[in-house]
Amino acid sequence: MTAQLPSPDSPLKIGTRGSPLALAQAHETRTRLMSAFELPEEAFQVVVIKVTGDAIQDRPLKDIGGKGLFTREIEEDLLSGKIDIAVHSTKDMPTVQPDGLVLDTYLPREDVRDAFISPHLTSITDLASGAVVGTSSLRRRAQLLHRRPDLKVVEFRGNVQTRLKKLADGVAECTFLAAAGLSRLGMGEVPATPISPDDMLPAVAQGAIGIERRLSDDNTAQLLQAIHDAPTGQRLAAERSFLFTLDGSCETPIAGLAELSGDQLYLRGEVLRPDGSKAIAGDRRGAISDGHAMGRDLAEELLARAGAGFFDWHSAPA
Ligand SMILES: NCc1[nH]cc(CCC(=O)O)c1CC(=O)O
Repeated sequence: MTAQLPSPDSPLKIGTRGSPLALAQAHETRTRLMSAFELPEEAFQVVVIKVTGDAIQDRPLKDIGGKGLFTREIEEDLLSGKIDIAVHSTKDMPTVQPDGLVLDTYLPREDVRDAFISPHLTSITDLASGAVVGTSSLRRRAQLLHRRPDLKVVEFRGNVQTRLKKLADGVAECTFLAAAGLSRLGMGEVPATPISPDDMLPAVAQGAIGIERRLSDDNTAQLLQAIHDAPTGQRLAAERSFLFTLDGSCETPIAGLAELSGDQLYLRGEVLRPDGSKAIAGDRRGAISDGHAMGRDLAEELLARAGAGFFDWHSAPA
């Protein structure tokens, strides 16, 4: 069976959020589909969808409902057929998709690392005692406080430009962004130093663009096969299985990274108390084909070591 190709008269509709990063990712997806099938740009239509998460910028994500905030409207349009595929930062996606949808196409993964952003410093170790750092990520916050309990963390939402302005205004000494986001936005001029995963383990699926489609849409599934990157899929299977078993939300500081070497997969994971007072890390090595089981197994180990109440915001009574 050969897939029926989209055309200018019947374009494939690519749904995305309207943020600059989301648009860059949708355009990258279109470019890859164009070259895979030697199709003109007009055979694809990028459809921008407004989502609740982008409309509310002044409150921490955990206070406005977290889960699904950036995806619900897009998934509704996918289910109703207004769009044919949805392009996402996989790191922002829940591990389970709504009935009728699947997320199983991944573009080749970008740099997985977090980057340290500061106009005058290059590393966490440069920060003076008590320095103020800006981040809205609970994972980064917990990881930073675990290493440096002296630091003060302030909420830092908004796009890259807003954050750089806050740094320039002296609101914080530094902030943190995924290196992948910066490179997709072509922001080489931002003063960023990548951080080794040994020092700050990235979020599960960081740097990976994922494409969601309707489960029943076999034609689109065939088209997407042409741009799917199998090694990225293998790494994400292990990482997302780890996240699924942890049953984490964006309120739980969780990090995870799978790397491939030959036919082996090396998975590292970490869970932290939100205040950084405790971190529990572990790893697994095994055959790539066992990635899913390794993710579950590592998560079970960390949960057992963490014990009940580990993720609670407030520490136990003294
Ligand atoms: N949570 C926001 C988000 N979602 C994806 C990326 C970056 C791109 C990626 O990791 O794929 C970012 C920004 C950031 O963490 O700095």
